[in-house]
Amino acid sequence: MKDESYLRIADLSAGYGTTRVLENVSLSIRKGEFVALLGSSGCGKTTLLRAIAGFVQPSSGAVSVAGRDVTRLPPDRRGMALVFQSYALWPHMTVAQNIGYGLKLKGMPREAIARRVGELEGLLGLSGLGQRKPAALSGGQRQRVALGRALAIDPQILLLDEPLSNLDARIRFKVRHDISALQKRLGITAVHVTHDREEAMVMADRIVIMDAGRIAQQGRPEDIYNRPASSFVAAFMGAENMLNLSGRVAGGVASIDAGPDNDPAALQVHGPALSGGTFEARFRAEAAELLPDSPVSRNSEGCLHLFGHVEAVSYPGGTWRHSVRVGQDDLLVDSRTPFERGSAVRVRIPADKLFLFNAKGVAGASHTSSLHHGRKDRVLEAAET
Ligand SMILES: Nc1ncnc2c1ncn2[C@@H]1O[C@H](COP(=O)(O)OP(=O)(O)OP(=O)(O)O)[C@@H](O)[C@H]1O
Repeated sequence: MKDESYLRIADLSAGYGTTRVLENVSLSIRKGEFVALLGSSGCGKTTLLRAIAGFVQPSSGAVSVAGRDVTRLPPDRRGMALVFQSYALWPHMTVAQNIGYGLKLKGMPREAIARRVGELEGLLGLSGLGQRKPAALSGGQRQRVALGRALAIDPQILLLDEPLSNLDARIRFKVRHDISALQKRLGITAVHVTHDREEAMVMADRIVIMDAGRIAQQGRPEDIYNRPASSFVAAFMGAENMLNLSGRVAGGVASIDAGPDNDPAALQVHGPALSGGTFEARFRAEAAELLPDSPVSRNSEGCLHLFGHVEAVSYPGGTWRHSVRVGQDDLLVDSRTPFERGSAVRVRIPADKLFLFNAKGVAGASHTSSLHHGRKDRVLEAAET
C-alpha cells in the first residue's frame, strides 16, 4: 500500500528536564492535510508542535518530512513556519516590513520582496495597510500580518499555535475561515493547536485529541464527534452529561438494568464489543428530549428513559437549558419549551445519541471477569432498534 504520509512523527517522546510531556506519540499527516491538535490545557499540544518545528528536542523518536529525517535539523532548515497566539510582530516595522522580514534575512532582492509582500497583502486582505505599524491595526489584521510573515517564506508546513485565541468571537470566525480557505488554496500542510472544539471541527480535515501527552483518538471531525472512543473523548467533544448504569451485553444488544432513576432498556450495540457490568453513559444536552413525567406508557424501545426533577432553567438562546437532578447526578438537557423549576420530568435519550463505555476501575455487576485484564475503555455505539 502506498504510504501517503508527508509529515511523520514516529514514536516521539519529549519533555522539559525531568518532566516527561509527550509519550511515544506517532502521527502521520498527508500533504495538504489540515490537522488540529485538540486537548485540555497542559496535555502537550504546544510541546508536540514545537517538537515538529524543532524548538523542542525529543528524547526519542523522529520527525520526518517527505521521507527526510529532520529530527536533528534546526528550525529554519525544516521548511516550516510557526504562527503564535501572540502575533510576535516587530512593533517598529511596518506591515510590509514585517511580512518581508524572513525574505530579507534570506537575502532576497528588494524588488522581489516587494512583489511577494504585495501578493501576500492581497491574499490576506491587507492591501493598502502596508505602511502601517502593528499598533495601528486591529487584532484580526495583526494576526493576518503574522500569517503573511509565515507564508512569505513559502513553507511546506504551516504550524499554528492557537493563533485565534486573542481575537474576539466575531473576528475569530472570519479569520478562521480565511486561514482554512488560504490553506486549501495554497495546498499547504497545516498543524493547528487549539483547545476550542468548534474551531477544530470547522477547520480541520482530521482532529487529533490529546490527553496527558498521548493521542487519545484521531479521525475526521464527524467520526470523533459521533463515535468517541473513550469517555474522555466523549466528554471533550461535548457529551458532558455522565451517569452510571449497569447491564449485560449479548448478541449485539446492551440490556440496561432498571435502576432507581431509569427504566430498563434494550439498546443495539454498533461499535466494538462492550463488556457487561457497570457502564459510564454520556450524552449531549441537545441530544436528549425532556418530557413531563407520566406514569403511563414508558415506552423505552430504543431509548433510555431517566426520571428526575428540574433544578434550574435558563435561556442561552434558541432552546431552554434545564439542569435536571437524576438521582445523584445533575444533567443538562435542552428543550424547545421551558419546564418549571421543581417539575418532575422524564429525560429520553435515543440510543444512537448515548455513548456507553465500560466504567474505569469498577468491577461490573455481571460478566465482569474479563474487565480485570488490561481492559481499555471501549465505545458502544448504541443505535435505535
Ligand atoms: N519550558 C517549559 N519548561 C518546563 N515545563 C514546561 C515548559 N513548557 C511547558 N511545560 C509543561 O509541559 C506540559 C505541557 O505543556 P504544553 O504547553 O505542551 O501544553 P498545551 O497542551 O499546549 O497547553 P495549553 O493549552 O495550556 O497551551 C505542561 O505541564 C507545562 O507546564
